Amino acid sequence: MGISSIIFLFPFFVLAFWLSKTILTTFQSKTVKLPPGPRKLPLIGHLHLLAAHYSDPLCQYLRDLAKKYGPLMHLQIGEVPAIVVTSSEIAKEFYKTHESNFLGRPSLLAGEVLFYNNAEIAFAQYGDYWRQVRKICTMELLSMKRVQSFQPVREEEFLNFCRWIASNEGSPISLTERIYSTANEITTRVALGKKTGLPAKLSHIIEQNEGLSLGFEMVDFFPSFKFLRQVGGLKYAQRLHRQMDEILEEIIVEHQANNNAHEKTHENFLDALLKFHVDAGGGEEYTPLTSDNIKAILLDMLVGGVGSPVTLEWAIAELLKHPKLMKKAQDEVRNVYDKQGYVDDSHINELAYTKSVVKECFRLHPPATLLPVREGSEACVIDGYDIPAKARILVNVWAMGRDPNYWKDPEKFIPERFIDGSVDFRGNNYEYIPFGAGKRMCPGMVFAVANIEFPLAMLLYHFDLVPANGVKPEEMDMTVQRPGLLSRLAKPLHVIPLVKRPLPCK
Ligand code: HEM
Repeated sequence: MGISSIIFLFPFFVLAFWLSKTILTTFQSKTVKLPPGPRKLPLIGHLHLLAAHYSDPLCQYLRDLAKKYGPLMHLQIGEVPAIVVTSSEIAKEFYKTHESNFLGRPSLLAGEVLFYNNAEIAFAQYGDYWRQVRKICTMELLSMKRVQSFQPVREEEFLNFCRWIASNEGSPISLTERIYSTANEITTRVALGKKTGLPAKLSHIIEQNEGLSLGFEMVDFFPSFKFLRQVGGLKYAQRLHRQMDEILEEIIVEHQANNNAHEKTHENFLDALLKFHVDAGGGEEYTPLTSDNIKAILLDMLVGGVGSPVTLEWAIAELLKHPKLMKKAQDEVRNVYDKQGYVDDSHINELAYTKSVVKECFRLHPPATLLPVREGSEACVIDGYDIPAKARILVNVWAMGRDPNYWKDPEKFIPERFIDGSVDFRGNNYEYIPFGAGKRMCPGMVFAVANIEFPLAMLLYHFDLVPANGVKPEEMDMTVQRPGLLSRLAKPLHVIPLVKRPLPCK
């Protein structure tokens, strides 16, 4: 068949496909009671609504829709049914009551092409592979003991960060770039045992794949239109994958060559993972991991590390905006650490107010505003509505964090609301789940929180900070950056630092 006949016949294929779908959907909707949602268009469903609001934060648009259609809402995104959850009660149904049905992730272009055919833990389909790598991750990579063993790395890197701030005393500086580069140094050191160089390039590539990871590729909405893979982001995703793969391959080869060259203060993620490599026999309890499996898990760790600086930046911005709260937190940290003259891990648990500041940031500014998508394996009924099999479940954690049904003065920054410790982000209070909940909840939570609380305490202890460029606290710009995987401050954070407690010499 010539190309001209294909072009001529193409509209008929589309029409035939659409008619068959419409007839099927009409037939199904007689028997299936889907949750409410806005009026949809033929073929594309609600895709036009999402496209029209692409430049707004999606979580805000979906919150507005939920006010009209309810906390359990159905959207048809191309061929894919999506369920948007905006209440604690309904979230509990998905994460607890029906958990075994919603442990899957959809197979997206990003997971297949970028992340080694869904070998990343976050993209892995629910099953034996996921169970094994999740166990390796929680027992071997991110256990409490392992996270504590990284404390010297954290101390060294954040001390360097504070030294740089002190060297700029009295001058306006932008904290943003340093916050991110320090977090990047820490993650790459604990993951790869490497200080700089290649990992920086890698983190740049990781940033570029944000859009793809969200599942906003056309082929993810029209999986049966295989040709969309070619016209959509496939080539781009393949190019990113090649670049990442070359870098990771180089890191692993170099690591294996140098592994015994010097004494180590801590075992890094790559050391721990290579014990499960096929060449090393895989360990007694586990099926051996291939090089691609190891690269994918490393990527999980490197991508996950980006969440902490996002929250640290929000915490500093909120405290600059609220000088009285900044003073309260500084008083607390200085009271606790004045005896020894420097901040370390030993008294972090005494910083109840500073910890509440971090919790309040997770409520108002959760890094992942719409929790990574889960997929149901079978159709089921929730709150009297039919949830189709393979529906993609989106939980609007940002909207629940600002819902007046759960929070007094929800738009205000009030860390005191967390001081009695009755509400926590450990996955039991479903209106407040910045790390998700249940069996697929974030395994990096302890590591992530340590990388926020510790540097925040150091900043509060050593410095007084005020907004730079004559900006008054109440004028602080809290605009959120363009749509992306994470919800970041749009503008760099400019401050003037004053040293209040000298930095330790060690
Ligand atoms: C502030 C920082 C972080 C936040 C807010 C965050 C949040 C999340 C959320 C919401 C999920 C999905 C949970 C679900 O589906 O219920 C998740 C999954 C995951 N996170 Fe994090 N995360 C952070 C840091 C990290 C770090 C530092 C790492 C690793 C070093 C990490 C590794 C992972 C992995 C591997 C998964 C996939 C778990 C699975 O599917 O079984 N995260 N994270």
